[in-house]
Amino acid sequence: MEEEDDCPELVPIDPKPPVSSVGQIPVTIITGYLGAGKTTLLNYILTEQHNKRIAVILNEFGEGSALEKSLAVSQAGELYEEWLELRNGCLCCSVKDNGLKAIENLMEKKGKFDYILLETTGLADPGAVASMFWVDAELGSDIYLDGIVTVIDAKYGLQQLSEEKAEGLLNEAARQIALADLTIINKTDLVSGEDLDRVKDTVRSINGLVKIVETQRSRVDLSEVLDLHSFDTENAANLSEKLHLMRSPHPHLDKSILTVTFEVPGDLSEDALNLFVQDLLWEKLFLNKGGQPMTVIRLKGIVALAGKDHQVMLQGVHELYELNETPERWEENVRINRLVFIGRNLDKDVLQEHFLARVLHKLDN
Ligand SMILES: Nc1nc2c(ncn2[C@@H]2O[C@H](COP(=O)(O)OP(=O)(O)OP(=O)(O)O)[C@@H](O)[C@H]2O)c(=O)[nH]1
Ligand SMILES: [Zn+2]
Repeated sequence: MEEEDDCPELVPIDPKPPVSSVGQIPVTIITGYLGAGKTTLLNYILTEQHNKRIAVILNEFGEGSALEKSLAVSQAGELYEEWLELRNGCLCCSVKDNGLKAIENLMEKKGKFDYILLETTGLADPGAVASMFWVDAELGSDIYLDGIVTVIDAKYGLQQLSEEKAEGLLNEAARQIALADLTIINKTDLVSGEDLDRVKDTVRSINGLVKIVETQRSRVDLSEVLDLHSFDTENAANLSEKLHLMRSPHPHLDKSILTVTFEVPGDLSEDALNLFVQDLLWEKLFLNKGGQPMTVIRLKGIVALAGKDHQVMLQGVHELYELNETPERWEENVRINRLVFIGRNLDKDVLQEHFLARVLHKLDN
């Protein structure tokens, strides 16, 4: 297909991949479907460890990078960040240049790191990201791929895995598991033992080799995640399996999923916000202009609640959502609500209208 011409070509890996990685910097790719707990894992790693200089690279889906960034990055730990902008929202078609550039920029600015963590978007194909570290020989001398870690939502994982895709589209969630060296089944607090077993069986059926750990709030023993050396020569079987998977047909992002963001200055009424979110996530009351109900898979926001000095973070994954006060204070007179919605049938104008009409705190009494 024509449009695929620009995508990075996979080249056969050198028969002798780097044996040991002395002096090289490991990269761990952290992937997983929307809202599974990737950023929670990153933040956990950054706060947990103290003897590595870790660089974090995030990539972004859709618009709203400034907001996502502020949502995603923790204050704690020694943290450097670089931002990957995606062209056309298709990771495989843009990650190579941008990804390499992001890493080069990071190194230029900050010198060497001990470790790089790369969080992909929830809809990414980690194979395309991984291949970035193999196609560029020059970079290959500095950096090596240590492993692919896939975070799975214990509550919504099965649903995500069984979602039917339009022809030609692969189920991203399944692909992320197929490519994983380690899967972290997260949010075990939200499911029964039986449900958890079902998730594990499904993961096993997709990837018979993968290691599985179970977590809450992505709290995992760091030795399980870092320095896996999944692609060293000793792990030849693993490597050939991966290469096989990465050669399978070029996947594209699910184009029906899109991102809507907007900013609204002013204070929000907490009760009205709760009702708005519930009507959106639970009741699915909001229709797009074609009359289809908007389905939000992922919701993020920083909001200003009336009477609160601190910024409040709004997080939603499917029907679950939470509002948490952050340590960040609003500056005087710049209380601006920023929201990100990722889902199907979304219409920005309609969403924004509902939001403005219902949630903004009225000063009229
Ligand atoms: N109940 C519960 N909630 C969790 C757990 N881990 C993370 N969450 C919540 O799930 C939501 C999404 O977590 P993130 O870490 O932002 O997920 P993500 O995979 O980075 O999301 P995207 O980057 O948008 O794909 C947040 O509201 C978290 O607080 C858990 O173990 N249990
Ligand atoms: Zn994230």
